[in-house]
Amino acid sequence: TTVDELKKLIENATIEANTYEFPTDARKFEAKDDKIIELGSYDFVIIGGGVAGSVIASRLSEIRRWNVLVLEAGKVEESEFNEMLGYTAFLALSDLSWGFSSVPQTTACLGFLNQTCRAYRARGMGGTSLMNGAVYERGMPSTFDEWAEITNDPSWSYENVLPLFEKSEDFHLRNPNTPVESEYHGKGGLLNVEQKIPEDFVTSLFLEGQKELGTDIVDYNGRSQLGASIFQLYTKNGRRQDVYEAFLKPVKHRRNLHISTESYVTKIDIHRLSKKAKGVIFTRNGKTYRVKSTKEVILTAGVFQTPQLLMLSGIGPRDHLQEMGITVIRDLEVGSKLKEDPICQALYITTNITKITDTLDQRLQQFLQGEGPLTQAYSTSGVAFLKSQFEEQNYADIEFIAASLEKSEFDVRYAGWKNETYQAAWGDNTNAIAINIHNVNPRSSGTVRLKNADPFEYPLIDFNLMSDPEGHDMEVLYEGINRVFDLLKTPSFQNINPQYKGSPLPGCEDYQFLSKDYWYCFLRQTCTAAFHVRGSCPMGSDPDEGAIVDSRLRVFGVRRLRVADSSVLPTSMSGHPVGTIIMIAEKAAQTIKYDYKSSQ
Ligand SMILES: Cc1cc2nc3c(=O)[nH]c(=O)nc-3n(C[C@H](O)[C@H](O)[C@H](O)COP(=O)(O)OP(=O)(O)OC[C@H]3O[C@@H](n4cnc5c(N)ncnc54)[C@H](O)[C@@H]3O)c2cc1C
Repeated sequence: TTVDELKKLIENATIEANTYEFPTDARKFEAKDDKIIELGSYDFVIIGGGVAGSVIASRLSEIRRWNVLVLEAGKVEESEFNEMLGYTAFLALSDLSWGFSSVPQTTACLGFLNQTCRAYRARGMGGTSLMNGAVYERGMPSTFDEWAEITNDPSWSYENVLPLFEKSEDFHLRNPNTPVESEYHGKGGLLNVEQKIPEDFVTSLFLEGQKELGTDIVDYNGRSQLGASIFQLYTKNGRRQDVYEAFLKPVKHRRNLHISTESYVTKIDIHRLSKKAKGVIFTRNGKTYRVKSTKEVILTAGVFQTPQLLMLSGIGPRDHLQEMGITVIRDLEVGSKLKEDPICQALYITTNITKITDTLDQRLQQFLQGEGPLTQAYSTSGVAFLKSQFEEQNYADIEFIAASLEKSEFDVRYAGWKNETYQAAWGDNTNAIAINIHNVNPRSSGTVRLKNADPFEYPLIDFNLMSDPEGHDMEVLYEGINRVFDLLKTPSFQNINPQYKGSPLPGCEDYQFLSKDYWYCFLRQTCTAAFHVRGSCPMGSDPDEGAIVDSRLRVFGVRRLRVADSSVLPTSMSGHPVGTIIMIAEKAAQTIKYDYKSSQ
């Protein structure tokens, strides 16, 4: 590829992003008549070819006598534009995007249009890894020990899941300054993991400042996540390598694997009396099909559409299903414990750094060498996982992400800001360092519910961020703000004369500027969803306590149906979920092989 060809791709994507209208439903998948075409049967039918679905399909199709069908609503996406992480945000405003948003919120996202938080998810083989930041992170080892306790199943302990993390990974140390605990990393797996090079000024500054505050510089995927680091990314030579490309594309020609794209599943067919999943109904190109599963249906449609499909198929909270006119097959608290992290990305710090102005041609040349700013998303690669004073165990609950930013119209569109809030947050600045504050272990939770029984309507997503009655999540975020100001006082940061020059935000004028009450108001206006949503169908040992799947990822009370995506995370994992979702998918495949006595 040449620089000019890449420039053309950028030009087209910019036009699309600036004119893109978010869909509000999935009606484009609707069939033109009521006829159902019978398609025969497969051993396994996987719903959704996203992060988890791609991994599971890859592993199950290793068994040659098993036929595996993947049904994915999107397409196979192979544009080189998608590989430039520097343009990640543009992908959310393209046809890759489902375009979800939350229902109007009262406790967060107040500075965003209609008081809603964006809830981006991608469609296409590879799922949301097609449009995400490609950060590879596993959380704290003790998280998995807690999962082993919650599920009463020691196979989830860190000691037991570490080999599965390692199995997927092919780790490459590109930045020799970063500490790496190699005994925690895999070599030769399907997912390339590396760091962006070269290290940029803001990242180095951030790490120096953290050191001056006494923070350890660590391998956050090693013994302990706590400390400051450079992001590990699942890119390959600086290019996005989505999970389909890593796990499924190399084996897509297997004769026992069938990938059906543009196939939108509307229902899981479950026998009412035996409560056995028999197959699924889906639409494709205006027609409706039924396909049977002789072994299992595996649901990996993501954190919003997995619970939506369960509820449409009669598995969900009894009252809600009855209200929607859906026959109840199994009363379970599907969608009742949705977890999302609040992130505040509006603390813009002015400095005396002269902006480095590489031309687009130079940046593209660097990209073609596998280096430079276009090989990372959101201009960020410095990160710190920290413990607030409110964290009683040994988990990180604050994550800082350092970014070098410019004020832009595009940001307003991408995040859905109210223009006046965005302008006030920037004050008179146009360039800044932002230290994003991310509460990675929140107590608040929300819900996913159906709007009605129509499968072509979008689900209702209510994040309910920062709403816990004790106010814990707000206190953690407020501590985050204070700790940013501590960072600005370090000698390294003092060298660049950092100053906060934001103006009072609309809606917060009644509070004394920069007082605790003001910052509380600021947080409610500017915190939004971090896109690390999980837990809408949590794993556990007791359905009466809200668990939807058991430790083998089988839906309670329904046979031959598993859920194995971001929906099943039973707790926060203090960070970025893809690494863990891949591990869960590896474990699901391993469990299924074991259950059908076909391990290899
Ligand atoms: C902008 C953004 C940045 C992010 N950055 C990071 C990051 O840097 N690191 C990280 O770890 N995480 C990140 N995440 C989160 C991460 O990408 C998701 O948590 C992860 O992709 C979820 O995986 P999944 O398998 O559960 O679902 P998905 O990957 O979303 O896959 C679900 C698939 O199911 C398909 N599907 C849905 N409904 C149907 C249906 N009815 N019929 C057929 N197919 C269907 C979808 O089209 C999709 O392909 C980010 C997310 C976003 C939005």
